[in-house]
Amino acid sequence: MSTDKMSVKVNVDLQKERQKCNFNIQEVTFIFDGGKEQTLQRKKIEDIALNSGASIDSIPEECLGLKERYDNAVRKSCIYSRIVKNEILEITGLEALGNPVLRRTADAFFKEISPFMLHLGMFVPTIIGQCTEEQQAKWLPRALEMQIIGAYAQTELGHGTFIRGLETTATYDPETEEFVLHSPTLTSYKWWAGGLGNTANHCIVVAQLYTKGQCHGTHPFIVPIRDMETHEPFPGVKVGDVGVRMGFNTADNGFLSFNHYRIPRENMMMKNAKVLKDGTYVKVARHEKLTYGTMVFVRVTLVKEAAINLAKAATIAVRYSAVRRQSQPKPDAPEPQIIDYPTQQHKLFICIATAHALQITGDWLWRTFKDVLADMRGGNTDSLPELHALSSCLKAISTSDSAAYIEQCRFACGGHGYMLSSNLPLIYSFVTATRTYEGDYTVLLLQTARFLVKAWEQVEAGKSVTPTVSYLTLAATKEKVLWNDFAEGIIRSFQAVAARKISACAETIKRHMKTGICYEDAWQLTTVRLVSAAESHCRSVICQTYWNEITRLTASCSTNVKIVMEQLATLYLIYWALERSGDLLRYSTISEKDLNRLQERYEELLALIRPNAVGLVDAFDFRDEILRSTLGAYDGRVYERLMEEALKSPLNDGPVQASFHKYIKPLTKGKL
Ligand SMILES: CCCCC/C=C\C/C=C\C/C=C\C/C=C\C/C=C/C=C/C(=O)SCCNC(=O)CCNC(=O)[C@H](O)C(C)(C)COP(=O)(O)OP(=O)(O)OC[C@H]1O[C@@H](n2cnc3c(N)ncnc32)[C@H](O)[C@@H]1OP(=O)(O)O
Ligand SMILES: Cc1cc2nc3c(=O)[nH]c(=O)nc-3n(C[C@H](O)[C@H](O)[C@H](O)COP(=O)(O)OP(=O)(O)OC[C@H]3O[C@@H](n4cnc5c(N)ncnc54)[C@H](O)[C@@H]3O)c2cc1C
Repeated sequence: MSTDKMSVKVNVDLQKERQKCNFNIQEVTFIFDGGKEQTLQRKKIEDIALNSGASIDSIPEECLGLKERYDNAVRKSCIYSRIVKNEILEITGLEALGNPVLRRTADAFFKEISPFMLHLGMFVPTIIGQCTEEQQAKWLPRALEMQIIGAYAQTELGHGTFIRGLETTATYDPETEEFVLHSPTLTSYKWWAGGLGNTANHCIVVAQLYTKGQCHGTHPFIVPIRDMETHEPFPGVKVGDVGVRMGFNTADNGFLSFNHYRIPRENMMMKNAKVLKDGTYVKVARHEKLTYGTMVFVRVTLVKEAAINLAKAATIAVRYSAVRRQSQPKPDAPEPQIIDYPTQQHKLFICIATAHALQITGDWLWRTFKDVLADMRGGNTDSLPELHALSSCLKAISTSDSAAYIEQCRFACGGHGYMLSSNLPLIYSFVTATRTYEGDYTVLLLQTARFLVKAWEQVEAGKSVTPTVSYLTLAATKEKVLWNDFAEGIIRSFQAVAARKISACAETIKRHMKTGICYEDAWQLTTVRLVSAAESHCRSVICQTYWNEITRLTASCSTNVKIVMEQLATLYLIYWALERSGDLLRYSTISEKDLNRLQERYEELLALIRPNAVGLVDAFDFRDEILRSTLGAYDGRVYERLMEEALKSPLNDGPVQASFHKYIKPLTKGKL
């Protein structure tokens, strides 16, 4: 098709899909956004940020060289941050830091990531969470006004997971009332911090605190690293970019080292611990791990981040699957839309359901986080271990599932999904990093497992446990949970599986210890099972939260919305029952006949959801500027957009590239 004859109309198949949709799309948008108010606020923010056209690139970001891409990202970050500072924060307040609307809107500006992301994502939250009121009064307005730009440098070349093993030192000098920051080894170089390489002029540095000759463990410090006029690194500071990455190439991830570099005593973030002028160390916090607070905050926000990114990928893949026609299963019949293949529905509908499950669970986790924060402000840290256990496993599972399903969406789009212009590879490269950063998948599940084993021991000792593990009490009675395939029955069976796995882990640890080995070794020998137990626990939490919340949220919705939301949630439960049929056969009374029935119901659900599939992704309500996909735009002009984007490639700037004259011609003429 010639490009000048391209139609601008909405693709006919997509039009028909939209006519088939039998529910009120807006009601589902409200559910996904967390309420009508939130939808209206999001739309207002998107209008403010996007209607000026400031986010538009003349050349696709991916076609630029590394330096130009960074330069362009900085340019747009300045525009976007001005909008955030002057207009968006006015509407949302600081609540926006835990609300995906800022990131969702940022996607229109950055196909990769803003080098300012960690400024708002971690630098500002750490000031809020780790500074005294006096310190906040000094740093927060400057950070929010973008007078200073910050990064969060915790991870080092040698250690990311094991925070207690960090090597950077901050040694207090009472003579000058300063901390001396030092990087004693190559492995102590800070590594990975987003925004650090070239952009930030300040940085939160996590270092081992020494005073009066004693080490008090890791603490955060605010460190000016570059001159505010010239942007030159200060003497004693070595800073740079860590090199090209799988994604995140505009995020400016950096390294940093110190050579006996001095900062004022007041730059220690002193909400949880202080060093007095004479060097006396004073612990303020009631809980040992409150200095890890920013990580808990980000883990909580990442659950909804996972949901939004998966919803984006699902929107692209479902719309494309409605437009794309392929093969001829019946002779003489037209080629079907690929979305009519049940295997395609199997790939995609779980992605839609998972986006809802994670969004709803993320909302619930955010509310739980705020409750725990309120308790802690009143001096009560009792709920922190449960929050840590919950945020750890939900971060691990949501990021891991979301990355896997985004990749599935890419597979579902065949060859065109491999094009960067589909945006699927970029969404994937962003999301797959979330499985690692802010706590690796396995490491975080083991943190949850630690909590679960302790909870099990409490139950065995006849003590009460916190709400998310109360199902263990029933399991301790050894009563077998009888399988039934109502939603509540499936959820109870998942809980029984988790409980049986947790109790088996506790028994295994004891059994190993009976051979004479210590607890730590016995724990290590059980870790494969512990990860699996924590995963089962987390799935039961997601399933229960999704089901309970969707029932509550749709109570006042129109009938067809109720029906389609229930179909999706049921699909989610049955999908995981089938995926984990081995566990169910092992730990519940489910039979082969029950599993066959479940499989049939699953396939019936795919067919029931099919006519509403495009409506369901339309309800995620992504503007084309945010989707940035040739395959997923609202109008379904897939082939036209693929061609238009291809023509923007610098490799199409002329019919003959210079390399022909430099290399190919001499080769073909035998002159090379
Ligand atoms: C203008 C443009 C802007 C555009 C952008 C717009 C908007 C931006 C807004 C939002 C952005 C959103 C997201 C982006 C954010 C970030 C993006 C990317 C960057 C990523 C950054 C990072 O990765 S920072 C580094 C993170 N590092 C980690 O996560 C390290 C992981 N390791 C650990 O957490 C711990 O070391 C550990 C948990 C593995 C073990 O710790 P350790 O001290 O060794 O403890 P123990 O295992 O011995 O346990 C002791 C007890 O402590 C309990 N515990 C451990 N951690 C915690 C905790 N956090 N809270 C509470 N309790 C904890 C543990 O359970 C033990 O308890 P018991 O003894 O009772 O069993
Ligand atoms: C894109 C990106 C952005 C980042 N941004 C920042 C940032 O802004 N600031 C910052 O400070 N950091 C940042 N990080 C670093 C990130 O937090 C760490 O990479 C992450 O915490 C994992 O730590 P690690 O790299 O040391 O992995 P490792 O801990 O070395 O993990 C390697 C492997 O060992 C396993 N493993 C490790 N410990 C255990 C254990 N105890 N038990 C069982 N298995 C174990 C892990 O499961 C994993 O498979 C970023 C990382 C990435 C990829």
